[in-house]
Amino acid sequence: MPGDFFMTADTAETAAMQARLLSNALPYMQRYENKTVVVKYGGHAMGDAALGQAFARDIALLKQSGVNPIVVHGGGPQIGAMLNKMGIESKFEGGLRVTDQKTVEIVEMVLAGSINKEIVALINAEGEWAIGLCGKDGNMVFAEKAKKTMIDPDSNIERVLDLGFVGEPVEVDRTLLDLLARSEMIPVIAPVAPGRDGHTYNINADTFAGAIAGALNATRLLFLTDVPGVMDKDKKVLPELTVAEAKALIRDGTISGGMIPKVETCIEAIDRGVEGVVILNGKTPHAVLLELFTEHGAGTLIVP
Ligand SMILES: Nc1ncnc2c1ncn2[C@@H]1O[C@H](COP(=O)(O)OP(=O)(O)O)[C@@H](O)[C@H]1O
Ligand SMILES: CC(=O)N[C@@H](CCC(=O)OP(=O)(O)O)C(=O)O
Repeated sequence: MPGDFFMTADTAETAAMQARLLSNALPYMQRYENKTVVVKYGGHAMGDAALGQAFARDIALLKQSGVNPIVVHGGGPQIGAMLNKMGIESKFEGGLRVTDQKTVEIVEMVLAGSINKEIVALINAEGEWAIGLCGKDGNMVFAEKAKKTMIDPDSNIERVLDLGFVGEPVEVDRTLLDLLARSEMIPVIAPVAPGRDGHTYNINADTFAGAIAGALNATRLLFLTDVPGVMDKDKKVLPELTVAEAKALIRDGTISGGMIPKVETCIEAIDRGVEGVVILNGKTPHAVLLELFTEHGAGTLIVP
């Protein structure tokens, strides 16, 4: 059976941090009791072993505090490394990986295989029961080929992007996740899903996490990445952004690359009724606990 988080402290420093957190955290823990918190664990936020263990410990503590945590993970850099090993070049358009048949096979292998199982093992090592899934399991998510367009910055003409087997989640069935919420299990989900056309689709992990959070009416959606939040032109973190301000930053190019789908997802998630979306630095140890269980959150909070 799942163990006791507080018995897993392996250093005096960790124990002291736990005691400090606990004394202040109780009101916050109560706020999230029985609430769904979706945590998107980005490939860039996956640092060294100690950081991975701190992340797993946070997820375990959420479950032990009566929260319903759901992990959706990415793995962009790890897919890139595997493609590179196989002599395939990574190509991105608008922050999304151009995905041909061979690439989607590798994407599924890396995301739903090695990374997914690594995260499951880390959480299990904290005494919890994690279960690794992707959109295919339990008919959880169905995707359609992504229909993306881009404004060419030189000509200002809108261009349709053909990204191959890049998908957008169009159906989310919450049956399996509802079942798991009532159990000891913590779902860890890879952003791969089938289409009704029989193909397998590669879905940006941020988009996938937003769809899951929206379907479950999650209380919080946290994006763990490798920067402290959304930054302005002078690289200063913006503690809070309205939807309109975020759209303007995308339009003027301040927000670029992988931050585009992330912020677009935040906006969609808010539209679907997710109460709060935060982009924060997963490289800060215990970022999840610090965000949820302390007075001062971290990163950029996106509000309507
Ligand atoms: N305005 C911005 N503020 C913060 N990060 C930005 C901004 N514009 C682009 N980025 C880039 O977005 C990256 C985060 O997106 P991404 O690489 O997809 O992360 P993840 O793998 O965590 O999903 C940052 O590392 C940064 O280089
Ligand atoms: C369509 C698309 O771009 N899919 C992503 C899926 C992984 C992901 O999103 O990982 P991060 O969260 O670490 O960026 C990719 O192939 O890289």
